[in-house]
Amino acid sequence: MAEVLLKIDGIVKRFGGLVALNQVGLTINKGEIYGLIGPNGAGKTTLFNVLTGLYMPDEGSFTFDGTNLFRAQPHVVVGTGIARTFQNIRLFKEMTALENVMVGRHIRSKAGALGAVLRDKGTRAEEAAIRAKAQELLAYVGISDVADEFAKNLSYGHQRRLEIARALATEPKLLALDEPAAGMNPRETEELKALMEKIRASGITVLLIEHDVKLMMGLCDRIAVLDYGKKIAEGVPEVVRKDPKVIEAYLGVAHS
Ligand SMILES: Nc1ncnc2c1ncn2[C@@H]1O[C@H](COP(=O)(O)OP(=O)(O)OP(=O)(O)O)[C@@H](O)[C@H]1O
Repeated sequence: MAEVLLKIDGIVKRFGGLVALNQVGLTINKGEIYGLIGPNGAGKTTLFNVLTGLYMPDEGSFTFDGTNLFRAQPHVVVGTGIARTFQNIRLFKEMTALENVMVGRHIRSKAGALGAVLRDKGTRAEEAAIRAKAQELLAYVGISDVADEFAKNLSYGHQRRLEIARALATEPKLLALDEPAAGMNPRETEELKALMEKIRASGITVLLIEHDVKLMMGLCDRIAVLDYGKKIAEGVPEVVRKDPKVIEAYLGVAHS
């Protein structure tokens, strides 16, 4: 039996009169790559924002690894083990690649603000460990050669990898990636696919939003399809791709 990592039920998110998420429920099992697809405006990013504490859902339930995260704040969500990247890359542009990852790592460090000011022996040792771990993560995502470059000077593909390294620095159980292949060329997309498979093989569960349906079909263990805020299908890729409701949503047939 698959072990459930994340479970939401009956999630509703409204923006004024617009119901962006309408009674959405899904479960993500430990160790799977779970994809979220759907036409523009279907509610994918809104769901990500709910799952990472950026948006407070209006109704429903949300548990993660046995912890109730319904309406939890983002830092609580990260602390419980969910890390994410953003559709629009959000790096600290004036910091180096290495520093960006070190920031992500600080959430797991023990030395508090006082330690950082006093810079005592314990804090210095911890800083060195954080630096070493950050270097390791840059190597892991394949960009250690640009460790000392400012984030703003990195190529698009490298920036996306850096975001993933920074998210991994928080030691997540679930890594949520919002359109990581957007703007990538076919070679970069292939490399990204290999990276995601490597991440999953290391024991981290992956949740993915992507418009590249071909990539999703070849990568995901299971896929959920959102349309107008509702989950219209969920299952293994071969079944989802043949589902008439999914075909209709993608072909843009008028809704009754
Ligand atoms: N902060 C907000 N305020 C008001 N409406 C919002 C807000 N965020 C999202 N929406 C609306 O909620 C709906 C779902 O948007 P969302 O960005 O989640 O869709 P999406 O599936 O991620 O789309 P895309 O593929 O284009 O990124 C849209 O109608 C959008 O305009």
